[in-house]
Amino acid sequence: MSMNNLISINQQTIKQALSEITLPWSPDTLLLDTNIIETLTIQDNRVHITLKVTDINPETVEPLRAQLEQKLQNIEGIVQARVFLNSGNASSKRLVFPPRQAPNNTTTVKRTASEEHNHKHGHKHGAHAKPSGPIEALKSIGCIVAIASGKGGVGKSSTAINLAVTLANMGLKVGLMDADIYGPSVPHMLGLEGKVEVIQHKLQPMTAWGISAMSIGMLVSQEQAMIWRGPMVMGAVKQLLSDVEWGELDILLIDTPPGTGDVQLTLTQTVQIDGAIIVSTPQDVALLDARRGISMFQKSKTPILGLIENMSYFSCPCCHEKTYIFGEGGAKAEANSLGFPFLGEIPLIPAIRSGADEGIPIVSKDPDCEAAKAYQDIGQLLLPAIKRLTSIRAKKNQEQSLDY
Ligand SMILES: Nc1ncnc2c1ncn2[C@@H]1O[C@H](COP(=O)(O)OP(=O)(O)OP(=O)(O)O)[C@@H](O)[C@H]1O
Repeated sequence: MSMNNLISINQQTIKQALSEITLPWSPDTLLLDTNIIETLTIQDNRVHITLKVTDINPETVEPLRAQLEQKLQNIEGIVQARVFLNSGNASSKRLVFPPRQAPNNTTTVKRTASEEHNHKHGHKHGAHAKPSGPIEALKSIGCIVAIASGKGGVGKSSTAINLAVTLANMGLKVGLMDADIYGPSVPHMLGLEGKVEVIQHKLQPMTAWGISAMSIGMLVSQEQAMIWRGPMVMGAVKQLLSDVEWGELDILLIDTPPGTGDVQLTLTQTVQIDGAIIVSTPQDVALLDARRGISMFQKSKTPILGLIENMSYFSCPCCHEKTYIFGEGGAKAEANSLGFPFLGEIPLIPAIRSGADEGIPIVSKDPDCEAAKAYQDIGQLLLPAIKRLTSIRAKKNQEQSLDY
């Protein structure tokens, strides 16, 4: 029996330990004299506290959250201490992801000197550090594939969702992680509402249309996420990766924010991304915006599985005639010249947008339509790559566990 089991932790012990903590924004006020602590639960010497932050900026509360966690961890006998923020301002009560900076007992997300230089000077494609070890929560995942784009609004999230549902319809177990911190659209596009369940300190993904999904948008309000700075963004992404109970998946798709920035940097440093799919529009290809997203993955030696051209042509709802408004074949030629596969073109059709607004992916809403067929073809093209990436990842995981 360990020493920890001999010490019984109760509410009194906790309150005693926290009795002198004051509010960082009001140093004369004792925390315990306020009603900021909303819940305090203790189970098998694991302590779980939620702080109510309805009217307070989460960035202001973050130092208090971190201080509490630290204080609790120092109490003899405590096995685990977690402190969450609860915004309580959404229609349903939602847990706010604690936007912690990378904890120092696991893989630390830190810029190397050259990345720091590149970041400060606006060149965000600096050399990438290798992820230092597999994250426990991701061990049962076949492969991880990022969906990326050089700029915003090209239909990256629509593509990620429809591809995820298509692969699930083909019989794969699919997870979709929305890492688009500043514009998480996955919950809305999947019609997901309500509270994320936390079981044994693990966030449970929500399910819709046959896939498991988790998004920063299910955990914090967009206004809150918008004000997060680099380290908080990095902490949030890291926790999306490590605190979610994904269970067994064949593939985890990650919807990344457009461009290149802290999220991409954190992702490539924290986990092994097995492949990337680039989404672009014909104009985006013409303006070479897509190349920015591509070069970042090339720098981190992430295989590019291919390019999907979205809104390639307008498909007339009456006669189905194709009109290539921005010219035909640009993305295919670009993919060829860069040396990776062209995966397919998705038409511009109103039903994709209306389906997204209703929370119904087009591949579920109208599985026989032209766009759904295009997604199905892309899914078929990707199957061999998914199989290949899965065996490469399994091999790497095995080598890494032998190293430990
Ligand atoms: N092929 C399409 N036909 C019609 N509408 C589309 C198509 N693809 C995407 N849209 C619509 O365009 C808008 C932007 O799409 P989406 O949010 O998927 O882009 P994004 O690249 O993820 O954007 P962001 O950079 O803001 O995350 C949405 O309203 C979506 O429904």
